[in-house]
Amino acid sequence: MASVTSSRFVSRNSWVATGSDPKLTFAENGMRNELMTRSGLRPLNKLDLLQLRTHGKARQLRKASKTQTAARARQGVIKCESGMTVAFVSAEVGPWSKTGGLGDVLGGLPPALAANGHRVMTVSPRYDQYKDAWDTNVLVELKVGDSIETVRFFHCYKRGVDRVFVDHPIFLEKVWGKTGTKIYGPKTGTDFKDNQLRFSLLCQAALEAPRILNLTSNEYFSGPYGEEVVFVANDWHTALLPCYLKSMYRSKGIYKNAKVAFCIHNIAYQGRFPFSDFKLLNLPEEFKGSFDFKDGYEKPVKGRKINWMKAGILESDRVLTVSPYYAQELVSGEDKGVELDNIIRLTGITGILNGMDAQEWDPSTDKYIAVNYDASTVVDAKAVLKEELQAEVGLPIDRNIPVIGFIGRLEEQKGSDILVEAISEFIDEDVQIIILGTGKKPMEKQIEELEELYPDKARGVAKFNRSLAHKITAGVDFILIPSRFEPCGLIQLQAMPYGTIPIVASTGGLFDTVKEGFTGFQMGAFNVECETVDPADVKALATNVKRAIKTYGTPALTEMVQNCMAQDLSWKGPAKKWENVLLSLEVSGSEPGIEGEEIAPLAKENVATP
Ligand SMILES: Nc1ncnc2c1ncn2[C@@H]1O[C@H](COP(=O)(O)OP(=O)(O)O[C@H]2O[C@H](CO)[C@@H](O)[C@H](O)[C@H]2O)[C@@H](O)[C@H]1O
Ligand SMILES: OC[C@H]1O[C@H](O[C@H]2[C@H](O)[C@@H](O)[C@@H](O[C@H]3[C@H](O)[C@@H](O)[C@@H](O)O[C@@H]3CO)O[C@@H]2CO)[C@H](O)[C@@H](O)[C@@H]1O
Repeated sequence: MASVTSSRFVSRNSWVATGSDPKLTFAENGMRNELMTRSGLRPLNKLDLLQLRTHGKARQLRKASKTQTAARARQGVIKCESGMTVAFVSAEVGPWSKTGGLGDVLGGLPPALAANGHRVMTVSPRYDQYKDAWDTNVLVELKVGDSIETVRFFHCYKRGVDRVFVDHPIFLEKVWGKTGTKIYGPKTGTDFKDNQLRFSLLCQAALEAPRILNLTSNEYFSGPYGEEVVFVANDWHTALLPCYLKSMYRSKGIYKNAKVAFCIHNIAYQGRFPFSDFKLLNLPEEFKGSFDFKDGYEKPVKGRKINWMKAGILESDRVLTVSPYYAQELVSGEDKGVELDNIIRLTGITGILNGMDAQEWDPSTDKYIAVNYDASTVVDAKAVLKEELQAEVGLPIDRNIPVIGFIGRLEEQKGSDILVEAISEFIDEDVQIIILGTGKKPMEKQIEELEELYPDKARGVAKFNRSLAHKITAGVDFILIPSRFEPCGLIQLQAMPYGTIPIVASTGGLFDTVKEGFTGFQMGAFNVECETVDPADVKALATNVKRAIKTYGTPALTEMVQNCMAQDLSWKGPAKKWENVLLSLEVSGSEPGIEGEEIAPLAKENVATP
């Protein structure tokens, strides 16, 4: 039977202690009982005990007081005595929903934190009838705009992470069956009119989830997450979360110690709306100042506006972004900080480079490519994969011609328009180019026309096609990323393990991750002005493409291929940095995770098995 609650904690599990073994310490007995309860009363065997002792878990548990254990037992909460409790909130979570890199990050970072011994959930909309997520039968009523809406939670447990999906027609009715393309609006560049209500609902539901969902899927933690939570809000869609946390919960003594980290994946999208819309958000007047924003633009209305991202930045406890260089760019001035530079200078910002999904993007196991390879077989394998790719897109088959790829959302950010203008300046070289992307219709048209203009040299595919993205990444020699700005960029991270050399604009994470002459080519920074194509950028692009092509077949390129493939670009390193930042928020009960095998072998296993 479903339970409806607006603020009340609901737990249906009663926790029953099992018998104790006099040969074990109190802490070991506690752990034994917890494990038995969670594992369906499986008694601990010698191996389990040895693991507890040798890996220091028992030592940690000894620290736990009898009172704490008894209190948790009464609440039905079982929690390991280490790690943090983290809730990521986002409009996209891959692979369930993704329009680009935001979905990827929400897919990859949470499992990596879980593998370090933290209890981690993600909360995102249920845009579709995901076949692997089940109805929890837990309902809440939330005030959204003028009406009271009933929201349901769906859940699955994957790769050590509780994936929570917020179910409401406001998401499902619009996007159902077309998850990838209609998350924010009916088409690229057009937003759904009720996006503010949609994301207000998401933020409120996300604040309920840790308190009311009685999740028991994790071997090491079970019961509700409770209130000692670190929330990680992502981009403007989740900017109301810190505001609601303060106005609806902390004011009532709930989430007193919870903290919010706000991560900027792209400052270009801020959620600017008419000032009068503030009333839709159901926030007290005192928050108005944090939203208040004036710009010189007429969209969506002339003059004074509310700016969701501004409020997210100001009302959160910590602001992060996805690369150190982008963090610098954001405070460098109005153009790169997109008029929030002054606000970010006030709060400060930390840049942590993204990782990438090292299982999906691994040439030795990639299921989308015909030949798997590693650093010792890269040369032969890439020649075969290049021919397959040429055949698939209809270019002349020639394993000896250098091939350049481009993958990305077709928006001014990514510079596909600069690339299209530059092609004529380098296409007379011995080279082919393949472009894959979706986005703005005129830009899609631009890339599709390339086949007519350069039938033996260029192809543009206007599709969102995961399989082709993998085939391009593996089959081309160079991947071109001519972004006007790029907070981190995942394309170059995905390409390098395939021995595919990035040619990048020197911005954001592209500057941080591609080392000139060692792992790729830097083209210099491009003009961030999106209205026009700067002829200087067209020239720089063509010059650098020619420079890269000249290395084709030389030992210098062979060395770069090896340098690229030797790097660890997985989420492991970034997750450690995230862990340190989130720990510094000092939510009570937060402790470092345990590196190694100790705390979450199951999470690790799951990280390794998508
Ligand atoms: N047509 C297509 N077919 C198949 N797959 C496609 C595709 N077009 C794009 N993709 C995939 O979508 C992702 C795009 O990654 P980016 O880093 O370019 O993200 P994006 O700019 O969307 O995100 C923002 O957030 C991320 C995450 O923080 C930042 O890295 C980035 O700089 C910032 O702009 C990649 O996984 C790519 O393979
Ligand atoms: O993962 C890819 C990106 O997804 C998010 O960006 C979306 C953005 O947050 C939405 O608001 C919307 O942006 C549109 C914008 O609102 C509108 O005014 C107009 O400028 O067109 C924009 C594009 O349609 O869609 C974006 C995705 O296309 C996320 O915020 C980004 O960090 C990610 O890069």
